Amino acid sequence: MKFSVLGPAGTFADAAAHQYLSTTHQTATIDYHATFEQVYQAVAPDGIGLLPIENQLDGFVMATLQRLQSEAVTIIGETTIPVNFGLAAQADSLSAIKRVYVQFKTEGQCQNLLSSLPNAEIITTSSNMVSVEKLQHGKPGDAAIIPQSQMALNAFPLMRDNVADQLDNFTRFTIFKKSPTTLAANTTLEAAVNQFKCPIFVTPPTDDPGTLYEILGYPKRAQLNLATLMSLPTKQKMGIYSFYIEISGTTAQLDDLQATLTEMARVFTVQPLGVYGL
Ligand SMILES: O=C(O)C(=O)C[C@]1(C(=O)O)C=C[C@@H](O)C=C1
Repeated sequence: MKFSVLGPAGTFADAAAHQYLSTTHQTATIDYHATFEQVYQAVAPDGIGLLPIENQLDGFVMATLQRLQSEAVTIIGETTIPVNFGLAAQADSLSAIKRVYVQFKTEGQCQNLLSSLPNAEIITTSSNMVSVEKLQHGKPGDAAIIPQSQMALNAFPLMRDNVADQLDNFTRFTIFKKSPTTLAANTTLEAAVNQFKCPIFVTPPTDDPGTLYEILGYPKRAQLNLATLMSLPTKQKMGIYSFYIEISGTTAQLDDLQATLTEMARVFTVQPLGVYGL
């Protein structure tokens, strides 16, 4: 099986993919791609892909949510890993740094450090390992924010550990297949699983007062837990939003989940994204 992830080897996505394979006792050939878009495009009909969905410090990854919203995918699992960064530079001091390479989601996790580099131009990269490569092939005055695990493997005049805004920092990744799912497919789970998660998009037909309140009433009445709520523009009209919702519960509640989604689908457009064990 081919497992498409953000590369090159050594990204947090790579670490997350290995963690997912080991906890689910699977093997796969990791297939690295340079951007989220290329990762998504590369997922083979019989393969799987992995994209980051949220970070503890910088919040949801909109590019991933937009992908899930616009394409027919089935989410089959999730995995969360600790994330930390170091600063490496071809410079003797912070004030001598002229350019700093930083992955776009990493930037929001290292705000304190970046604001202490007023003379540095921030150059955004597509992956943390690309930041490492840019520095390795860089020139005096260059710096990069790189995975903390890369600090021991690189030697530059200036090395500063643990530069994320806080040490306690995690990123959650979603694992998906590139095929649609249906509401009816939502109740089959392996027997060993106790807890499930069910991500869906819900789009109300109009923007009436209390629409969101009404949507949230469905899982509440069924005693299903609402784990995540994000609103995304439908892009069709200003003011009309789609809601990305993750419902969680115990496997004993799968029938209630099914009934709830069916009821919701009578009133709203419900796009199911699968049900997976936790
Ligand atoms: O560049 C990487 O190492 C990635 O795996 C991407 C990514 C992300 O975009 O969220 C993953 C985890 C960190 O939050 C920062 C970057």
